[in-house]
Amino acid sequence: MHDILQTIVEQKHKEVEFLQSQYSIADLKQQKHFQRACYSAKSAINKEKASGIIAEFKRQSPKKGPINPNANIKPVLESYQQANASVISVLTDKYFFGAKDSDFENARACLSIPLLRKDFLVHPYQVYQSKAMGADLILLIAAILTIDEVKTMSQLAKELGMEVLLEIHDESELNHINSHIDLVGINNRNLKDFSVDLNHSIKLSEQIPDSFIKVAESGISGTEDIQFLKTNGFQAFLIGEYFMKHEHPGQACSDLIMQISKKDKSCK
Ligand SMILES: O=P(O)(O)OC[C@@H](O)[C@@H](O)c1c[nH]c2ccccc12
Repeated sequence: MHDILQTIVEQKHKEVEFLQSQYSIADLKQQKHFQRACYSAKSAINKEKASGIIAEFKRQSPKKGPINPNANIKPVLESYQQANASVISVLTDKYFFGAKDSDFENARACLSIPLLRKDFLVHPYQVYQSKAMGADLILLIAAILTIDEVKTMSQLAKELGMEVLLEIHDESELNHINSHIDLVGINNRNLKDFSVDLNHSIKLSEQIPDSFIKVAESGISGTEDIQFLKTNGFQAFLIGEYFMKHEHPGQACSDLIMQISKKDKSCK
């Protein structure tokens, strides 16, 4: 595993240990969102006229440092939703990605579309916690989990009514895919040197059965990238920085979705 991921994973294990000492799983089950029926990201992406955009709220990243450190979550997410994003992704990691404790609760309160909890899940406890927070789907990252851990955590997520996005970044992780996974995300960003290679993602996606929704993640910067990925089998596009680096991320999202739909029409 690469250095930064290793550090993050160690931090997450500490977080889980602390949280478990504060709230048992029985406590989490009492929280108000635990019983809510989740929105389906799969249906949202498959809908007619869906943009396929998974718009992310991210203040900073370990690679880039601050992107939009003072961004307010509510206006950004409301404008993403208004722009016809299909799914919203919210980072919940404080130390490396600058999330605030209140972010996810605020996100849930202002959205009526599927909400992805974006974090580094290393323990089944965090799956229960995600449901209690109001997540509709969770991210599982193959690079930090064994095949069995992915199986256990994805099965649990499904039992709790959530969907699962599994992130892979190379061929060796294809065997982490199982029948509980709904969407497979291919991280375009190489975890070793952070370079972005869409051709690598396309090659990898060809080895994934079409029964899974294929999501292209990271480094997407404009309509051309999306058009290229679309014609090569991707149905969804997870975009963070390209939106968040603007003062009004929602405007950037709306402009992009408008441009894609114009292109789609002219191709028909
Ligand atoms: O900001 P970008 O380059 O558009 O990337 C978004 C998203 O793919 C990226 O934030 C991401 C992909 N996988 C992750 C895992 C954890 C945290 C963050 C990520």
